Amino acid sequence: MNEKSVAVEQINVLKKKLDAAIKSRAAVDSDLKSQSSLLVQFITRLTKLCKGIDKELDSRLGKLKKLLAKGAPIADLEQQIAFIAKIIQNYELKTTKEINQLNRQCNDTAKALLKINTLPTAEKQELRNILKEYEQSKETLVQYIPVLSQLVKTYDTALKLSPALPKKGLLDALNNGITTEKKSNESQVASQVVLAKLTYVIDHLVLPEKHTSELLKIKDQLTHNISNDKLMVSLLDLFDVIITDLQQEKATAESFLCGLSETLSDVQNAINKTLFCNKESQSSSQELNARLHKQVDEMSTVVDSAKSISDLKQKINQNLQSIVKTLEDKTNTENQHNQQIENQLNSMTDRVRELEKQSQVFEEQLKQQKIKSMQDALTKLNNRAAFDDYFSGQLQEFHQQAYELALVILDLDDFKRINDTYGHTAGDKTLQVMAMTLTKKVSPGAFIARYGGEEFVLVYSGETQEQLLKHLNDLRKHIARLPFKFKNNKVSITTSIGVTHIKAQDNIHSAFERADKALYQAKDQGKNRVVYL
Ligand SMILES: Nc1nc2c(ncn2[C@@H]2O[C@H](COP(=O)(O)OP(=O)(O)OP(=O)(O)O)[C@@H](O)[C@H]2O)c(=O)[nH]1
Repeated sequence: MNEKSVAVEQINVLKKKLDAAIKSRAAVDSDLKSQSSLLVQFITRLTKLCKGIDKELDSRLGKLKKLLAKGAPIADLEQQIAFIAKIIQNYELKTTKEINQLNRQCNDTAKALLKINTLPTAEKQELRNILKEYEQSKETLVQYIPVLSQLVKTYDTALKLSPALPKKGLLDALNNGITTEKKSNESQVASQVVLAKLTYVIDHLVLPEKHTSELLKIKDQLTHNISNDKLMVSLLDLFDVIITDLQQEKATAESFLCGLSETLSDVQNAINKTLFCNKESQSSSQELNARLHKQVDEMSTVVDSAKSISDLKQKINQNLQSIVKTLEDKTNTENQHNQQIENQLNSMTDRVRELEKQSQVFEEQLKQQKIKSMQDALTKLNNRAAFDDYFSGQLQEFHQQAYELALVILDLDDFKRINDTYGHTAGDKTLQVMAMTLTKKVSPGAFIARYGGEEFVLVYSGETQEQLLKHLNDLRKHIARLPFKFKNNKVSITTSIGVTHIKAQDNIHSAFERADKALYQAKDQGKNRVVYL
């Protein structure tokens, strides 16, 4: 091979290499173009997403997009990206701080709302769910929107149910000037508030036994989704019962006071008469005494003027007879007087006895009313007022000299399901059976009360944690085995129990809150269990 042919061959090889290099450069260019366009699209979307969060970020992203579009050198792109990374890092720090603060605020608000006694159990459960779910911070602020919405809703319910606050809630205020559809919702909510209040009033009304069936009938009507007209009728029925009772009570008090005033004036008359008789008898007695004195004096004159023994005998005899007569008169007058006094005394004693009887009846009525005001109408257990009274007394004793004082809250599980599936009457019967079971099974020294709804409270003295846990678990198991039967279905009802011992620094609220927290944990851990805190 000559030199020329070698050179031609080398040129051909170089040509091929050049062609290959041009092709791969074209491929790289096209890749770069498509990647740049992808990057531009990405930056465009990112810009839209971040728009408004931070002005500096908006402008830097805009610049980066322009540089990419015109194919600016990598060094320029790198500089912009470094700026953007810094802004994002600062924003992340700020957001983390805001998230922590929001988390704290949500927790505090939920806890504050939980303390409102009038809040329905369902709302309280929601709040507990919120507290549980938000124990750890969320990653973004957006995740807090549902919890904030729930808190506003619960706050609104609390406002509506609070007797001290105007009946218009926060949501109503926010919704001012809204459509008629919303207004009809508003009136529905208002009816529900009236229903809840009426049920509360009926539960806490202290009326004689004979009205119980009427009250329960009205309460039953209230539980069936009733129209506003029927609600008005129920309201009037309730007023009728209250007015009838007030009138009866007024009549009883009037008749007692009338009797009292009559007896008092009788007693006064009797005393006046006795005083008058006394004066009369005193003057007649004085008269008789004077007569006696005179007759005795006459005796000596008789002795002096007697002419013979027989004359003396005769005159003394006459004088003695008149003295005997005077003494007889005196005895008669005194007997009469004594008889009069005895009669007066007897009649006064009768009247006082009668009055005593009336006042005993009245006292008994007052006692019964006091008992009723401390008694739950449905279950006949102590009610919440009685619990407050008893527990504050126990706390006072505890603070004077500490001892094992424990508070237990027992709540029926899924009770709403019983009402919804088998009706409110079945629900009421369940509560009554539960009350009887507690009365039978709870240690004799413990205090039992229905706190409200399907919640019962027990107060134990002198029981250790171990003894309490054993006793409460036995009770829980016993309740779970009770053979309830509704509409031919065998139903098992379970309970969740929260228990705590009172500590030196406790007051009624902190103690109740801890027991309630224990109950919440029992519910949260799957119900049908006892949790000690
Ligand atoms: N029958 C009847 N039901 C009542 C009475 N008081 C409250 N309730 C009902 O008790 C139910 C309580 O329901 P929730 O607060 O949801 O509690 P729950 O269904 O037991 O759920 P958990 O407590 O989570 O197990 C509601 O449906 C109330 O209407 C009452 O005196 N009689």
